[in-house]
Amino acid sequence: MTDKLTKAERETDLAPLLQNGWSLADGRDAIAKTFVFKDFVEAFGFMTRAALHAEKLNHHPEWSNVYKTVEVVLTTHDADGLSAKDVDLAKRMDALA
Ligand SMILES: C[C@H](O)[C@H](O)[C@H]1CNC2=NC(N)=NC(=O)C2=N1
Repeated sequence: MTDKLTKAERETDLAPLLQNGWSLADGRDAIAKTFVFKDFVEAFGFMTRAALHAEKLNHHPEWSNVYKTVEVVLTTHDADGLSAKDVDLAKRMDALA
């Protein structure tokens, strides 16, 4: 079972993400971010690279793509909320974008 972020971890680990375009998702213990790219090819390339990280982590985003926009929601289903895996994947996505 994956552990949810502790209160202290939320303050230390989520804060930098929330300052970098991530936001708490409405009504869910999740974080969300909209990535906008130059075009569809750039957006899909991001998704392809991010998918490889998700597989490596065995931790997968809830995401959708319309043309050059990718909307991402991260939460840990096994924990029914945010865990360190979400923080890790969010950081990796920001590094890829
Ligand atoms: C069986 C498999 O390891 C689990 O279902 C993994 C797959 N990817 C996952 N991704 C996310 N976001 N949350 C999970 O709890 C999760 N669990």
